[in-house]
Amino acid sequence: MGEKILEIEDVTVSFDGFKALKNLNFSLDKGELRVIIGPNGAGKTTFLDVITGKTKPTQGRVLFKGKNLRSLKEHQIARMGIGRKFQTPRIYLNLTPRENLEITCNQQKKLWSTLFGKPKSAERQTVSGLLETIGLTANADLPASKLSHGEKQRLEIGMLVAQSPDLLLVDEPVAGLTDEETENVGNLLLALAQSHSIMVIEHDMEFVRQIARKVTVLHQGSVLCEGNIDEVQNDPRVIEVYLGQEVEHKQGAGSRE
Ligand SMILES: Nc1ncnc2c1ncn2[C@@H]1O[C@H](COP(=O)(O)OP(=O)(O)OP(=O)(O)O)[C@@H](O)[C@H]1O
Repeated sequence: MGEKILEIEDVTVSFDGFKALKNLNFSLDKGELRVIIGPNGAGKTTFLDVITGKTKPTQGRVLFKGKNLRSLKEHQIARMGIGRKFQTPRIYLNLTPRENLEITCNQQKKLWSTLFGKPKSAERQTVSGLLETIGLTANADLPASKLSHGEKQRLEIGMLVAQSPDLLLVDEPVAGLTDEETENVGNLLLALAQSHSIMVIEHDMEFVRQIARKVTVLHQGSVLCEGNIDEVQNDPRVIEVYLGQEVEHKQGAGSRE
């Protein structure tokens, strides 16, 4: 068993009595890339919210690098090394990818110099290295508004990495992307997984197959099962949960997407 970077112990989150997470137990090894799947309303977003501190557990503990996050505010948790990428890109469209990355790196540098004095690091090198990692060197000086949806997603992943988090939380990174862009984002996450711990929430099963080593299936706020993609896709409980959802769709019952 590897060293744990994240441990969720018996976490319940109640919203006015409704349990969005129910006695959830989960752990992530340092350096692991894990994909979380589950039908609509399974609790995936709430799960990320309790890790970032946006939502506090009603019961249970969230440990990051062995430290209980209960008393910490969202920005303190971010500073401990948890970075989150939301579904919609949050980049400055009037700036270029290079400028977007420079801003993020500068913010980091400022924080660093406040704590430890003037930095000597060659920041430009960091920015150009990041541009290369996310495959945007050729478009580095175009306004970000001109980038494709997939390039914007990759830029935002680059901005997340620029904050040097130990754990990256990535929410549906390929929603609405072309097949080619989906593969690019997948390759980027696989490359980043060599030096980061990463959790990805995703619906696109082809993409899950591309990147996932281990998959966790959430259902009604708890872990339904875990395993490699084939184990999970062939698990009768998973099939039942997803088929049930298909039937609901056909009958016109509520999906939030
Ligand atoms: N602030 C809130 N107040 C009340 N109920 C909430 C709140 N946030 C989430 N819920 C409910 O908790 C359940 C889990 O929601 P959550 O958004 O975590 O699911 P999800 O798996 O991310 O769903 P989706 O795939 O549709 O985004 C849902 O039934 C949702 O309606």
